[in-house]
Amino acid sequence: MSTPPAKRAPRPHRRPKKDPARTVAFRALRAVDERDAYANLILPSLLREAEQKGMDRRDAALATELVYGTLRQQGSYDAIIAACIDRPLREVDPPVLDVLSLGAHQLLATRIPTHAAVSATVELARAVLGDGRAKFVNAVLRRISAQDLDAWLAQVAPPYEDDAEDHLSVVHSHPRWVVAALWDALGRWQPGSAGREAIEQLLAADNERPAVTLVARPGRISTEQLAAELPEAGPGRWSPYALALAEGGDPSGLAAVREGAAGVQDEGSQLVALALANAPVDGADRLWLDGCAGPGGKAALLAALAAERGAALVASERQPHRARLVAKALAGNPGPYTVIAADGTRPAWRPGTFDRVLVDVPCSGLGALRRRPEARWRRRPEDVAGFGPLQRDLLRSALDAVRVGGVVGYATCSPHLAETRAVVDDVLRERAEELEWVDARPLLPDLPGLGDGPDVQLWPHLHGTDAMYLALLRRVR
Ligand SMILES: C[S@@+](CC[C@H](N)C(=O)[O-])C[C@H]1O[C@@H](n2cnc3c(N)ncnc32)[C@H](O)[C@@H]1O
Repeated sequence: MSTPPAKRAPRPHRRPKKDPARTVAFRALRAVDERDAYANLILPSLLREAEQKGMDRRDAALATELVYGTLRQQGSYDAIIAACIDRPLREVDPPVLDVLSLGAHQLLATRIPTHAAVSATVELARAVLGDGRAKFVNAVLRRISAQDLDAWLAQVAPPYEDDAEDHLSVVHSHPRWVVAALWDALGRWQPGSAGREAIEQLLAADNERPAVTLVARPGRISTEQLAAELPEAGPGRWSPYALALAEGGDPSGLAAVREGAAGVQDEGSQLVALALANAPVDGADRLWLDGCAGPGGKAALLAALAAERGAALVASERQPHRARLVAKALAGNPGPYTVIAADGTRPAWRPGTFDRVLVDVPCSGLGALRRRPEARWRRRPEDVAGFGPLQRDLLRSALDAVRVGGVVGYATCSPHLAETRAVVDDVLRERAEELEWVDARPLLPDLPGLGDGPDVQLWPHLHGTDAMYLALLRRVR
């Protein structure tokens, strides 16, 4: 009697290994791509969700690195991936491209060993894209792993001498039009020293992880008191109210932050508020206005500085939900303040009401690419022109709102010349007899490379801040 052949046990259905870091990173990239989500909002919410299911801190840190790193270097990775496939990049499905970019980042910019980066990313591809596309991902990642990032960039970027902007665009992962705009602005502010080295430093700084800085709001907590609560933090570079957190530091659990005595704020923003507060005004100094206040970072510092002088702040913001954020940021301020939801171009106050006015206008955000890495890919050149009329109207309204002898600060977090000096020059031309420049440079700490003034442009590579712009104008008539 022959024994029947042993039945092979059915193969278990293959379940992808749990990899919460790469899964969260993929979901974040998809949300940024598909729904125009902001990485700095969607990622924390996905991380919270994953942490509730047991994701540990190391995986959370890896997910964060993967999302921000991939978004920053997307331009370089696109060029490298394009060189590894035999069809145009635009024909690759976006989810496949996201997985490939995540893999490219691990292979070219992290210490994850090659075999681990490839196998974990292929595993992710299998789970989220299916077996067929996972094979394609595997093949492309193996090609990418053949050389390091520098070798790839040397291969895929056109020579600098042939086309400097194209070269910089690929090597430093910025759209070409952004490279051109930043270079123009550098040339205006750093005449004579805005050559290749300067633009490369600026583009490289845009791709760095910014330090997290805190502001100790005067009258609520001193910088020393805040430092005592954060022994691992160091002093800021420029602002007397700033503390720089050690890398990876998370201030959200700090009582001073929860209570609003301190907040997370780039030093550039702190300097804008400080310069406006320190600008000389003739006569009384009782009532200040922040005309574009949401979400309230500068308003909170201005309100604290106003309180120290016995002045009050009116914080105005068009969007009601952002006005609510301003109210939250100002809660607990030691001096008087009012928050209103109003269109700054149709002011609810009589002309000449305020002693100091800040308009930190809506802009392209090209000065804050370190924080919002996806913005460079989302913005279009025509967006810049689109902001122009509103920026001019908000500046005109601010100039109406300030009294004779008072000062207006016009600020942007973009160094694009069309959003900075061009706006101020246009409005100055209309109202030449009413206005005079206030030199902003002496109102700031001794920062290098501020140019000839009277307005100032801060830079990530020179000052470690966002690229904030500030012009100060006094009403003389
Ligand atoms: C660059 S943000 C201001 C950031 C703020 N100063 C801070 O430091 O937190 C510009 C703000 O202007 C607001 N805004 C846009 N149009 C406005 C208008 N017509 N009147 C008043 N605010 C407006 C936007 O909603 C946005 O909150």
